[in-house]
Amino acid sequence: MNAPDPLRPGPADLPTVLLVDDEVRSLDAMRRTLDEDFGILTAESAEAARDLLARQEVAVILCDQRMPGQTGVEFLKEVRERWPDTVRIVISGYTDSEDIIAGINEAGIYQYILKPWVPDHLLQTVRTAVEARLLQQGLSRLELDLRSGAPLLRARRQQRLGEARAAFDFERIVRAPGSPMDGVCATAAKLARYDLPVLIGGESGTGKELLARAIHYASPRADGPFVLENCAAIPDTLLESELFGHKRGAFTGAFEDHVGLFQRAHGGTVFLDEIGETSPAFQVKLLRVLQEGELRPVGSTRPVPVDVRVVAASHRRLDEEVRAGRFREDLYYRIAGATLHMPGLRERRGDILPIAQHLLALVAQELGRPGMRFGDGCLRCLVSYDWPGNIRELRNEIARAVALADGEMLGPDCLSLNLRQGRSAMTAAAVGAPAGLPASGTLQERLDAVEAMVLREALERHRWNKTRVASELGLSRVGLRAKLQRLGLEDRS
Ligand SMILES: Nc1ncnc2c1ncn2[C@@H]1O[C@H](COP(=O)(O)OP(=O)(O)OP(=O)(O)O)[C@@H](O)[C@H]1O
Repeated sequence: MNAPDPLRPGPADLPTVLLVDDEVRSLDAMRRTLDEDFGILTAESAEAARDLLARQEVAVILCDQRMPGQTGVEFLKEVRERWPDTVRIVISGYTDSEDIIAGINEAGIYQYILKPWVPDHLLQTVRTAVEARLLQQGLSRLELDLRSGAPLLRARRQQRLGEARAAFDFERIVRAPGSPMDGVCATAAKLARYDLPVLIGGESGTGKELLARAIHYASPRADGPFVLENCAAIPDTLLESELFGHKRGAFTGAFEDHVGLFQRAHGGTVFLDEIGETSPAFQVKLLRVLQEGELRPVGSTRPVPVDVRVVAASHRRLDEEVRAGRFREDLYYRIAGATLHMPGLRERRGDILPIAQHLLALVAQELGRPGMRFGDGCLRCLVSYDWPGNIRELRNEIARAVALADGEMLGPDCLSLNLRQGRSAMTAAAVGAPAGLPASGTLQERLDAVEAMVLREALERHRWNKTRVASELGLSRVGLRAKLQRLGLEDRS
């Protein structure tokens, strides 16, 4: 998490909002909710807030009730005396509401917001507070519209939406003319227009997230949020609180109320990546939320309505997982309103070159090595390799080659051994492996055995250094740990 910069000035033509909270995480969450519409200042203590108020005009203060030394209401009383023009809002947990009500008049509090706050509601409250302040100053509606920055905001929002739409357009999914991806994109573009849940299948690194984003930005929800969760990356218990939020004290370590991802995605799209890795217990909870259109944060009895479109993805065949009893059938039919399949890179070899050229330009720019190009030998290796890690592996390989290259021409010598020898890491592991491949079993069981073998081989080679293994295999550390757990590989770290 980036620490908020306390003196990051808002654009001069937007009203300024000062956020005061000793919890950096909460400050960050509020800042992210408001900083498109307002100039934001943050303070981690009443003292820091006083300094800022003395230096700069502030339209609205949002202050947490629980702060060390002085309560939010006490601080706002002081603010009222010294800076009476500010609109004062206090944020509190349910248990503090009596103290706040007692101090509401003295501190001239415009509104108090109960935790967990909902982003849309917080934003709306601050917008109304800014308008109230301008009206108090006797401005006409037109002046009010201008001073609250509304036209500028509308223009900025339109511009940002336009940029996101252009960046994630189906046409920007790089492919060769006549690629199997043409059909996938054409179907996805049609589905995008309707509020159907979409399930995207395909191996890791084939571009499922890219496709999910393109669906969102081509949908009527495009100006709502797109939020993403990798269900394989965090344990089940945390996943529930990540997605649906929690109340303070709901479990050990829940020091603050937390707004879940579904609430943050209200009006937009939630992308649930690797949904096949979730436990049956979590699947029941998710199903309930999708069926009822409302959720209960962990530790809360109050239902919260949510309006999201779900796009889910899995590298597994979820219909087969259902047949094997590992994925709930009722949830499958909820999320698989329509299904799309991303072909692996080796099933669309024609795409390898255009994607490689595209990635080389990106990577060369990122690494500050303009003018890099592929030599013929290098291109031959790229097209004849099987790419088990798909486009993510291709990107890693290109980044490595650019970093290793002495000149601007990438020759085969810049590529890893597997590529030069034209065999995938999977084949390489199998070649060097002792008799380990099962001769019988379901496809999934055999794939698991191969996966376990590849992981074990890489772990041994890197002496169980998981950071290196994850990096080599194009996985995150958490993703790697989840795989090791699932496959029952001994954890020696
Ligand atoms: N057609 C494409 N053109 C250019 N870049 C692509 C293309 N498809 C995927 N990528 C890039 O490849 C990387 C992997 O793609 P993405 O994360 O969408 O794959 P994924 O299938 O969701 O993988 P995982 O299941 O492991 O999360 C990303 O950096 C993405 O931008």
